Amino acid sequence: MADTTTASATASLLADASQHLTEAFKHTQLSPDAITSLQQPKANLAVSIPVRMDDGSLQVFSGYRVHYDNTRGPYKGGVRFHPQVSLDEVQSLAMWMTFKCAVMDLPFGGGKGGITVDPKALSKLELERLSRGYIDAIASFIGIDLDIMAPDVYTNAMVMGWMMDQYSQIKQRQVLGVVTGKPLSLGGSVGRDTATATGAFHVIQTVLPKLGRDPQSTTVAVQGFGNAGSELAALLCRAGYKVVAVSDSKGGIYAAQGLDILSVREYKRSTRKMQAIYCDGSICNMGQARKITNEELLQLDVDVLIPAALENQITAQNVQHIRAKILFEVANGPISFTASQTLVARGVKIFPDILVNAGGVTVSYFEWVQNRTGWYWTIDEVNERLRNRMEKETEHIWEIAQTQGISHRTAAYVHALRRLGTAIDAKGNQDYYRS
Ligand SMILES: NC(=O)C1=CN([C@@H]2O[C@H](COP(=O)(O)OP(=O)(O)OC[C@H]3O[C@@H](n4cnc5c(N)ncnc54)[C@H](O)[C@@H]3O)[C@@H](O)[C@H]2O)C=CC1
Ligand SMILES: O=C(O)CCC(=O)C(=O)O
Repeated sequence: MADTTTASATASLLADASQHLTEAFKHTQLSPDAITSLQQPKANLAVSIPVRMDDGSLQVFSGYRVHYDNTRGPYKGGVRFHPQVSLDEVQSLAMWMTFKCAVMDLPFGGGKGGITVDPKALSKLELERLSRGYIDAIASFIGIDLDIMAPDVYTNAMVMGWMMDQYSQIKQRQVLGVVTGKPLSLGGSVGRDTATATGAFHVIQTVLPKLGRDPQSTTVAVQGFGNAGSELAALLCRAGYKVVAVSDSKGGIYAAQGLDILSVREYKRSTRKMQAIYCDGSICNMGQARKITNEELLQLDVDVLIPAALENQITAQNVQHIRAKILFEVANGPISFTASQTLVARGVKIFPDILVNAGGVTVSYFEWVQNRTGWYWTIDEVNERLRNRMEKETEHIWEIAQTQGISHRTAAYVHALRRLGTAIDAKGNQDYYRS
């Protein structure tokens, strides 16, 4: 199939993403009905959110919440604030959530939300009004047993706190578990802020020894220096890997001898305005190392490449320039279907998003459990449970790939499909096979 994706735009991200599903299905014994039913979301909600701006004017923003599948439990997934958010993007992200939760054996289905907005252009008060307005608009579509939200690109614990509070005001009672990734003071879980990176770190530590690699002799480039990418770069640096390049939306830096990630993080933090939640400065202005573009970062001759920003960064347009031999997808959907097939055919090992970044939703699950029971865990309990789950599912997927002779991505989908397919079959004819 032709790859119509580019780094900035795509014909249909969902159509591209569902090709992985079709590919994996060939390696399962599931009924075609299960696959047919999993190829589109169950429901899409598109809303308009009017927001009173600080200058008195009124602006209306477009927002979405998608329910992809809830066979295994309530819909679960983050909310993204980004200028490129579209219904198609949110649908794809909701699809990946469905398979991610099944990979991790969490009692959740998949959902996702987003608002088309440049949050960096808004004041903190405007951002709060937008976040609360979004909840007003989608309140009947979410709930502690129905659809649970969390942070994603350009949203954070503060935004989650506002959203939980707004929902609770509507319901006239405190409903902590409708949102995860909240501030600790509002029922958040310790370890959720670092969970995505920590989970990815466990996957990396589990598979690299199997591929004959040790930290000291492994060079790494990380695209995206946000919640997931910056924390992971720091963990890798601390473990002895040579992180030679990192980037954010404005560009990156490269140093052959390795970067001091802690001072890069400190620089990024120091450029944050008082009160603001988004950084104004870019690490590419840091002056510690050579400036590079995001495109150059992806093409570096490194052992390990970690896309940790947005989807469709590696496509038919640039796949021939990718030189890394091992990729860990921390971002959701950073590699198009065709580019992924091309890389695998070249012997490149790709560890997929639905496993690698699943630490975030796993600790979100822990947070939801803690909110429901009112029994809060220590950081050691959270981290130990996260490590056990990440290592266990990584080993499963590695084993499926080895025994079936398939890529690690296909193995991850096969693993998820077995759990989803069993659940779909167990439901009988009620939902899926009504003619
Ligand atoms: N935060 C979480 O818990 C989880 C996040 N993810 C995924 O990880 C990825 C990153 O998310 P977060 O770190 O949470 O977001 P974030 O908002 O904390 O950071 C995003 C980072 O990406 C950079 N960026 C934006 N556009 C870029 C571009 N075109 N090129 C290079 N860098 C760019 C930004 O400058 C920022 O450093 C996303 O794909 C998200 O869906 C996946 C699972 C959980
Ligand atoms: O923590 C969660 O519930 C979901 C995080 C998320 O949006 C993702 O894994 O892509």
